[in-house]
Amino acid sequence: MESFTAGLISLEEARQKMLDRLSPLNESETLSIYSAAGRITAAPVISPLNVPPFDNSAMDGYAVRMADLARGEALALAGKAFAGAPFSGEWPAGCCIRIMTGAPVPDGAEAVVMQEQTAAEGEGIRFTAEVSAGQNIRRAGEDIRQGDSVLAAGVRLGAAELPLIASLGIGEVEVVRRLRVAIFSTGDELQPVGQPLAAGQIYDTNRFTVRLMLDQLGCEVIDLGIIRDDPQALRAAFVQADREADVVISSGGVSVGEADYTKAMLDELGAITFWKLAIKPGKPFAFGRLSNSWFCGLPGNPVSAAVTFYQLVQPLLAKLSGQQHAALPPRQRARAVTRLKKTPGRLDFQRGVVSRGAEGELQVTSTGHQGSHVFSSFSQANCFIVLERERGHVEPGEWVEIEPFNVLLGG
Ligand SMILES: Nc1nc2c(c(=O)[nH]1)N[C@H]1C(S)=C(S)[C@@H](COP(=O)(O)OP(=O)(O)OC[C@H]3O[C@@H](n4cnc5c(N)ncnc54)[C@H](O)[C@@H]3O)O[C@H]1N2
Ligand code: MOO
Repeated sequence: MESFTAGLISLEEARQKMLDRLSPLNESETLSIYSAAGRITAAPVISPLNVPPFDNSAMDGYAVRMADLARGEALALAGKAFAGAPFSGEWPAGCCIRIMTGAPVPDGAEAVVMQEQTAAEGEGIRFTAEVSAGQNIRRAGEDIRQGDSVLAAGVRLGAAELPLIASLGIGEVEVVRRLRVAIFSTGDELQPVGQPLAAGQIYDTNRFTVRLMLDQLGCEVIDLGIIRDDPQALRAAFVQADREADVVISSGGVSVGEADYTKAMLDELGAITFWKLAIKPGKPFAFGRLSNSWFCGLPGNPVSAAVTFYQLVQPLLAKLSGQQHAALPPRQRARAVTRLKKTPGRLDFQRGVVSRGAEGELQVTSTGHQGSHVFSSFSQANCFIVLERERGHVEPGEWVEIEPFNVLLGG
């Protein structure tokens, strides 16, 4: 291991140190289900109904009683049942009822025979296949019973959850209040998009990356803009951010250069929990506590800022907002197609393209140059190639771990 990576803490240790310190917000609000996408449930959702609410047909066909089928003769039609218009009338022995999918099953019906297993015979219907009792009947409450908890607290509401709530006739849901997150970029070289660049200047991309990810996570963003490399200005930004937010996220100035003041500010205005991780990119990431808020200092290099937000800040925000399930997709094994350059010492998050190989196995290709300034590597990639801390170069054909991108990175 390189000597200058020896004292760095591991990603797991860093995550654990962060998560151990924080507890979820316990403030909630009630929202219409139409405005609750992306939010986290603050309490279990209890079903007020049985689903389905009544026994109904799974097929277009004929509702029958088993005794009427026993003689093997065609059955006359006693009437019809539609979804929304149940059968009402007499059902004499030796008859069946025409029934459509979703229609309430008439009282006494023991099975529904799908249309394709019947034939017209004179005025009646003949059944051409074996019928078993109960077939094609969807029973009341077989999906959800009245009083069941259909969603636990801590569930992120999306297209799998909100329609479920709607199907129960529930119009409002109790969710955790949005996290307030203050963000700013630091650096004299930074210009906002839309301004011309003078010599030595670059555009501020990190604030935009962080903002987009926070929007997708349903956070309320307090954007303090670009802060110059000046301790006074930086102190003012820290104080305002801490006053207004639950979490403060800066980018840049966390390394050891002469204009890198972020860590000193954290030391002065709060308490540092850790600084410098054995990950690449993202080594100088800093985490700590201010008077009122949690602080995350992202490194200035754009890939480093995105990787540390994704790998460290995202789980922190998930825990604060009470989210129960993991924020990151599980890792999988894939075969490297291309050579991957790697120096032992830090866990490496290279950007890759994962696909299915000829024999069905996952295979992964590097996006090329892995410098922490090469942001285009993200737009080409669909996963991280996660290379263990002690590993050296990877030759084509070797197995590696990949972590598919989640929705924050377009996965
Ligand atoms: N002597 C050492 N130098 C550096 C080390 C080290 O361990 N020893 N670590 C390197 C690593 S790794 C990283 S990552 C960077 C982190 O530096 P800072 O967080 O202090 O960031 P800056 O110096 O302010 O900027 C680094 C780089 O990124 C550009 N940048 C900054 N902010 C933005 C932004 N909002 N949008 C786009 N680009 C940004 C900046 O211009 C620099 O090029 O330190 C290494 N150095
Ligand atoms: O950690 Mo830096 O983020 O390697 O470029």
